[in-house]
Amino acid sequence: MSGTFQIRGGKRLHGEITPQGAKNEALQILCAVLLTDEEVRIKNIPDIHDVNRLIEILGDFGVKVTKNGQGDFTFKADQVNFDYIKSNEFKKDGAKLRGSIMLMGPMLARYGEAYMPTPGGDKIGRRRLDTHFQGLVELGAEFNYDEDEYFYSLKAKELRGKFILLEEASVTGTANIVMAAALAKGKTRIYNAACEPYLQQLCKMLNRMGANISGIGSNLLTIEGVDYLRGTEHTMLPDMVEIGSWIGLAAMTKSEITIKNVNWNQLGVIPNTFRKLGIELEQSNDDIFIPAQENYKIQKFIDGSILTISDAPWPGFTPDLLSIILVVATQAKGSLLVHQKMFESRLFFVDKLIDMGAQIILCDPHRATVIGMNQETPLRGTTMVSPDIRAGNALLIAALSAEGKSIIHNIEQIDRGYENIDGRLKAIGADIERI
Ligand SMILES: CC(=O)N[C@H]1[C@@H](OP(=O)(O)OP(=O)(O)OC[C@H]2O[C@@H](n3ccc(=O)[nH]c3=O)[C@H](O)[C@@H]2O)O[C@H](CO)[C@@H](O)[C@@H]1O
Ligand SMILES: C=C(OP(=O)(O)O)C(=O)O
Repeated sequence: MSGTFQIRGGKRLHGEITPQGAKNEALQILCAVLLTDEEVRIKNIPDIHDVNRLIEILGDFGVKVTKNGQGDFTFKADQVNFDYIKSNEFKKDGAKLRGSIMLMGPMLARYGEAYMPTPGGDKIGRRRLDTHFQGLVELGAEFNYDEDEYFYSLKAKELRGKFILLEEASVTGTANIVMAAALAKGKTRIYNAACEPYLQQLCKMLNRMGANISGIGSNLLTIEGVDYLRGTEHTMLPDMVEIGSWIGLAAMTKSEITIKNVNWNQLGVIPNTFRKLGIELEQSNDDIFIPAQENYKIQKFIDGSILTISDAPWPGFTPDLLSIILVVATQAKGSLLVHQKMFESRLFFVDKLIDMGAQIILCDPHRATVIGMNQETPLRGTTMVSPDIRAGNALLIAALSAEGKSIIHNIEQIDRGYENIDGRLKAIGADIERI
């Protein structure tokens, strides 16, 4: 366990927040630098653990990494070192995050071989990789899994485009296959492709590098393979999960917060999903203004039944914000069913909220019913351990709204995804210390 936050809750916050660059976009984009021997300059890279680890892996793999300024790096993969990729060191490094799996597609396409330990990331239920490997095998790769070492390898003399129907619209799986197909011979079509904004960003960047990808934003991508990709520049979108977290924080703590430059057009159903909880938020140019609200009332379905908020592949509601929705509902007026369809172990953190006084019934590992307390009885501060990145942030929001002192251990989980979270919270008036 590493790192602890001490929080004295119950304070109203006030001010402006600028969201960090998107974690899950950064992980895709950083892997794509392997696709060219020319320089790729990337801006608005968030300074968070997962991303920094991936940058270190690229450096250890031999990619030249130059820091131009805060969040601004240039990468040049003109020489790489496969000794590292086959080493025990990489078996440890690659296993520390989920995003490292997306090194496989580019490695395979560019060098004809790819290796990867079972990746890490959140422990939120089974996280299979079948879609990734099915796609890469269909393009012509030979697949091997060393069960003793938990080590995957792929080899291909040549990748050949074809029609691929994905079993599920996996985000990182689609990214992997798109990157491999960009340098394959001939035409690849990927149906049931994930189409979230970060994947769109990846495809647009690949096109700027000389790839030929159409159907961007839809679930049918067509990729005409090319022989060579060149360097480019790319800027990350703001992190939509972080934006949702700030909305939730504002509501729970009755605070007035403005979230700057959110790229509203890329937020999909996120703003309206928070509005369904009764949270007022206004679009002002490209900012979101959340006024201080004494309380907020959960809507019902048109037939009067209890509202359900569930996750779905984009353009559905992202599973990464359901923990935030859940915590915010604990202080709303009314009831909500939270249905986490994608991950099967992501709701267990509700026990901590129950300890804090929240009214929640965990129906099964996928569903929790929340009976909101209408800000009449505040949560009570307590000591807790952050189980995963988003639950960790949900507990942080709970602690900031709670009466009294809270201690959150294992904040390494929060630091994986949120840049300087304590510094930014302090700047808007929160009482939080890293101890
Ligand atoms: C590094 C990264 O980018 N991580 C994100 C990425 O993970 P990742 O790419 O690992 O997630 P996947 O999209 O592969 O799938 C997530 C889960 O949903 C299930 N599934 C997926 C698609 C589908 O149509 N049906 C279905 O049931 C999968 O079996 C899996 O359990 O996308 C997830 C889903 O948005 C996010 O939670 C993660 O934050
Ligand atoms: C599940 C997440 O991350 P990862 O896929 O990196 O574990 C997340 O960002 O919420």
